[in-house]
Amino acid sequence: MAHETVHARIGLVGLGVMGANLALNIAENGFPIAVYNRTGSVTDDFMASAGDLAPALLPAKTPQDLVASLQSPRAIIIMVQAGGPVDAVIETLRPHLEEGDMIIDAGNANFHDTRRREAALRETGIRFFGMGVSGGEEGARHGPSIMVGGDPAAFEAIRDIIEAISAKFKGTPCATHFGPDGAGHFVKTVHNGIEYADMQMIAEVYGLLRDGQDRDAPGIGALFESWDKGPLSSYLVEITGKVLQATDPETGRPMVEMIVDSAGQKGTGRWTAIEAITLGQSPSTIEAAVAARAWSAAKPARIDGAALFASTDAPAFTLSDDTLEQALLAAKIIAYDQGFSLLAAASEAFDWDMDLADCAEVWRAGCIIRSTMLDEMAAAIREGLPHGQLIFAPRFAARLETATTALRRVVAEAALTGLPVPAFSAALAYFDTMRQARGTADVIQAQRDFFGAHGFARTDGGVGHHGPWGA
Ligand SMILES: NC(=O)C1=CN([C@@H]2O[C@H](COP(=O)(O)OP(=O)(O)OC[C@H]3O[C@@H](n4cnc5c(N)ncnc54)[C@H](OP(=O)(O)O)[C@@H]3O)[C@@H](O)[C@H]2O)C=CC1
Ligand SMILES: O=C(CO)[C@H](O)[C@H](O)COP(=O)(O)O
Repeated sequence: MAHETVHARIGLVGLGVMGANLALNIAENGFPIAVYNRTGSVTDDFMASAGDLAPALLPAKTPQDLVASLQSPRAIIIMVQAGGPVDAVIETLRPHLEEGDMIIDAGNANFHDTRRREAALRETGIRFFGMGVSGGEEGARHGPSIMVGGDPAAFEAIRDIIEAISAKFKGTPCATHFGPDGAGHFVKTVHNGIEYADMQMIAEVYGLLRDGQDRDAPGIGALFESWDKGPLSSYLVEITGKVLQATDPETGRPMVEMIVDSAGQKGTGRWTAIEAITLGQSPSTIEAAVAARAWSAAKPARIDGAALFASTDAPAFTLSDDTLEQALLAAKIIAYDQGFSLLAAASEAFDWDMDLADCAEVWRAGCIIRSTMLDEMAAAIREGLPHGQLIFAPRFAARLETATTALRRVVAEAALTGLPVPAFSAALAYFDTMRQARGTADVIQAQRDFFGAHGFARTDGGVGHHGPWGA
């Protein structure tokens, strides 16, 4: 049934996992919301399960009905898969919208698409927002972290809704406007890149304990549970504790042992790495995590490799749990350092004038990478980062001095044991590079000049010099 006479404050298209929960969150916060889903039966099922919130939800049968249900200026959230589906939904809505109306893409879009859509819709007078939402199903329902990009003045029209539905950190909404066009989606993309790195590092600890010390999943899970009470306290450490202690109801074995070890990826980690390289950055921990997911997919090759290159004399992994905890702490700080550096580079390249402390703060609650460390990271950024890098911030540099000793021991022993730790190794290599006043790029410059006459700067002054290679 259409709702031409009832006007909802906001609309939402896409009642999948995230959209359905976001709609319920919006309704629960007192904002009547019109909802539409391409497959009508999904809307019917959604309404049937909405319970007490049903009166605040206006189901629409068509995009036109949805638009007609909204008060003006209209604001419509799109929560569908990234890419073509977003463009398809925009096309179904556009003919029914007027100048001043707003479309808010709340999915995980590539920020280049967001910039393109924002520019195209601006021509028609429609304000387009790219809004990153993090927190999974639970977050969408009860308070996600929200990263917004788009026209700041237009954002004021929906700010009350966005802040109301967001997670709160000590009463402060985890919902921030980061800049125009793709800024919000870029912050969400880097959030996911850090998420990839953090997940990979946690998985590496699991692998060292499982394969290097023959420990069972529930025992490792209990260790993560205990770490969640210390400096590593974070959502990902918390859920890893739970995941590893879960039992498969069908076999009675640890659930994780019944899961094929090939990781999926929808693109945000890869986008982070690609964009970083384009911007002259290299967040090696994130790159390593993306690579590790890709390698994990090569299951048949790994099975053959295990037989072909079987270790016969690999020593055991002997390091203590405390050493591993410190190593994870060090690697995690380094991953954030790389993420923040990337955000700073993008902000400069795209004129977003982004406040990095705002990024740390918006991630303090609701999102997948929330952790107790983020509040301190925000404080460190506000104090000013030497060279723009978190690892040089006094409160983190002191911690890294001891924690990287543990990281070094873990990487070294993992290598001798033959156990892969790509993200840990990447973190350590980056750290060691950043504490080397004289690096080895002098020889690279010499090689470039030798084969391509590219020139080099001399240590005693001047640029554009050439070496005596032909002599
Ligand atoms: N799941 C998560 O933890 C998180 C997901 N995200 C992002 O949120 C977005 C939605 O994810 P999620 O809710 O998990 O996805 P789901 O697969 O649960 O739902 C997808 C929704 O998109 C709709 N849809 C797909 N293609 C089209 C199309 N061409 N035209 C119209 N509607 C379409 C589907 O409609 P239909 O029922 O008709 O198929 C459905 O409502 C994605 O961008 C995702 O990356 C962001 C944060 C966390
Ligand atoms: O955005 C998210 C969490 O923040 C989504 O869960 C996303 O799907 C995670 O990425 P991937 O599917 O590539 O692991």
